[in-house]
Amino acid sequence: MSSYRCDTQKNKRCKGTAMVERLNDLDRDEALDGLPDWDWDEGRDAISRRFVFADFNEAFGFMTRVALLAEKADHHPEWSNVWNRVDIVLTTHDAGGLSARDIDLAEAIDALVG
Ligand SMILES: C[C@H](O)[C@H](O)[C@H]1CNC2=NC(N)=NC(=O)C2=N1
Repeated sequence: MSSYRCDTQKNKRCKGTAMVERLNDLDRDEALDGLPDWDWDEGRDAISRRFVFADFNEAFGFMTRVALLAEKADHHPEWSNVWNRVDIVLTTHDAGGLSARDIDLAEAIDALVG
């Protein structure tokens, strides 16, 4: 698909086609200061966080809310669930590392758990 007119994500035809760049070291460190519950994996240039809930019902409810956020943002987590535990990894495949989209999604996920 040609993307020559796709200079804004506000244009529905262009959803997901806007440029996304990997954060440089300085911007990444600054962003991670605001996400104290997330760990940075240098090898993958990804961030991760483990969430533990009372039971599977709580964990899956959380995953449902994250899925809706992710789909709206067209930015999706790598994750796994074992009963009451949800492990989330965020990185931007299109950029080959951490981008502002990961930071935005991490902040939105943090806001869900309060
Ligand atoms: C076409 C679509 O917009 C892209 O493949 C999106 C979908 N969700 C994504 N999610 C993540 N984590 N990284 C991406 O690069 C990405 N790209």
